[in-house]
Amino acid sequence: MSVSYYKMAQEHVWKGGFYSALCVYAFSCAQSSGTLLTWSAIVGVLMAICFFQEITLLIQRRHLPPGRYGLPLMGEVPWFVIGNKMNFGAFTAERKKKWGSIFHVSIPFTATIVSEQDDLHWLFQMERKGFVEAAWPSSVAAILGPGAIANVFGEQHRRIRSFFQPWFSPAFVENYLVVVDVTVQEQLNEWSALSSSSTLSSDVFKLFALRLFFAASFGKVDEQMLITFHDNFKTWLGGFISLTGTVRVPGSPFDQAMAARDRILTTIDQVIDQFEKENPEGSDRAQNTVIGRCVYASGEEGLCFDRSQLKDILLNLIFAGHDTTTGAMGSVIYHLAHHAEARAALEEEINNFFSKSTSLDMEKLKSAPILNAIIWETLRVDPPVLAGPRSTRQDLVYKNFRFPKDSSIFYNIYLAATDPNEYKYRPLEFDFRRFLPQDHKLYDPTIWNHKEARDIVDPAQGRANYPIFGGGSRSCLGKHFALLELRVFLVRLFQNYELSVVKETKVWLPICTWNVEFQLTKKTT
Ligand code: HEM
Repeated sequence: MSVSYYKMAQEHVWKGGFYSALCVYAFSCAQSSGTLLTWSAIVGVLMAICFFQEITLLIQRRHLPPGRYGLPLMGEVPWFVIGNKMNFGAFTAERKKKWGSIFHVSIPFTATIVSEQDDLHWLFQMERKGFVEAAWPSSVAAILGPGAIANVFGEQHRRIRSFFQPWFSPAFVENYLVVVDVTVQEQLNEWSALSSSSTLSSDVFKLFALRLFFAASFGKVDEQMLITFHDNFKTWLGGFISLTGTVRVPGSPFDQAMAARDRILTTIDQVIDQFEKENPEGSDRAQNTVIGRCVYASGEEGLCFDRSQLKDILLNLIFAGHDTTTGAMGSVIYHLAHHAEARAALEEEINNFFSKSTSLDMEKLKSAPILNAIIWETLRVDPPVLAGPRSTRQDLVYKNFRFPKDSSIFYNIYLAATDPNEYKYRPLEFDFRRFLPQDHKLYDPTIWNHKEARDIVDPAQGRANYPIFGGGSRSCLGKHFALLELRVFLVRLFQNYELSVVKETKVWLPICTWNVEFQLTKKTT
């Protein structure tokens, strides 16, 4: 019997004992008072049922992952919302400490969390073999839509991925460098002008990330359309946390998200119509942009998107392509505002590596050690996506736990990326030096030369000990594009501007980030 199973049994026995005590009390009341007899008998019967259910649950749960079910209907929501203030990291870390690396949570749907490198590795392997599949909670699946990449499976999913892969491959992403650089420089200039009269909030990153995504993958940016997307995607994202499931209670976040989805699809429809009108098949933008490739996909790779699937795919791409990078920008700004030594080292490296007046070099961006270590470390301590959802397609057994068919499993990115077995030195703290090359002058072998702590973890490999961009057959399509955006953003920001952060708030869900209020001032030299 594993220790965690023993703890789970203890909980049931404790609860059973509590119910029994209430039963005894109810029956003693019944004996001593004639008027209370009926009520006491009812309470006694109810307690007996609870006790029986608890014992049945205990028997049924033999070999299932441990954890608590919490209250009827609400599960552990009160603990999560009130006790942990929606802090997903602390909530799951507490449970991991109690139950071990595999445990279930009920917030309010019940899912098993797997949280260590070998668990994630196992899950990704099972996915490759087709034994588990992606499965978002039904409310998220509904707002994404049936045609979204996240909601298609098997052969169709594989085809869609290989259709898009070339446009986001490391080699191809280099083609986006110039447009990203120009967009970043214009944006920073605009922000610094606005900053002279008021502070800016993280909200500006959302519009910025949308602009970057459209400039690179659609080849054109329509400002009015961007604002429409910005406003509607904000409401849409609110539907990720739905306490009413897929029930459209008027005014609930899910109801509002579904309404925002309709508006987003209408705008996407207009974007497609406009694109087709301006760019006939065979034209330059039809052949050389992501949208062109989607619109004229017919027949390629056995794919032929009808309009409704095309809209769901574009909605999925626009969401994935901007909300995560929005989160990463807020977090990196926060960490650099709070770690003066990291910021000074970054500024020095930028001055030595990159010229203000010439265009940026992709190889230098990829190899600048401090720049990259800061990005990797920000994403490690504040992973924008906290967990990835899966469901078993057949009964599975792992580490002596049973996962019946259709079990919901979430791989916990945050716990895996802060696991003290992998990151021995201050795993919860931001310290970019852990990802520096060993011959770097800021690399201190007396701290970082734990074999386990550094030699094994190479963020660029994207293994299960650094699952920030997911893993298995659903690993992030836009990873290299996202890294490009963050690298250019930081270089141009610290080359030309002074940054001051005046306020910050941590946000855990649906995207993990720091909401910051900040000011930018143009450097004089
Ligand atoms: C810092 C930025 C980003 C982070 C941390 C991130 C993270 C992730 C993660 C963890 C997954 C896996 C989800 C799962 O296991 O189900 C994922 C999938 C995905 N990402 Fe990203 N992402 C980022 C940026 C982007 C960008 C910029 C794009 C598009 C241009 C993008 C497109 C996608 C797509 C399409 C998928 C779904 C793949 C599939 O279902 O097959 N991501 N991302």
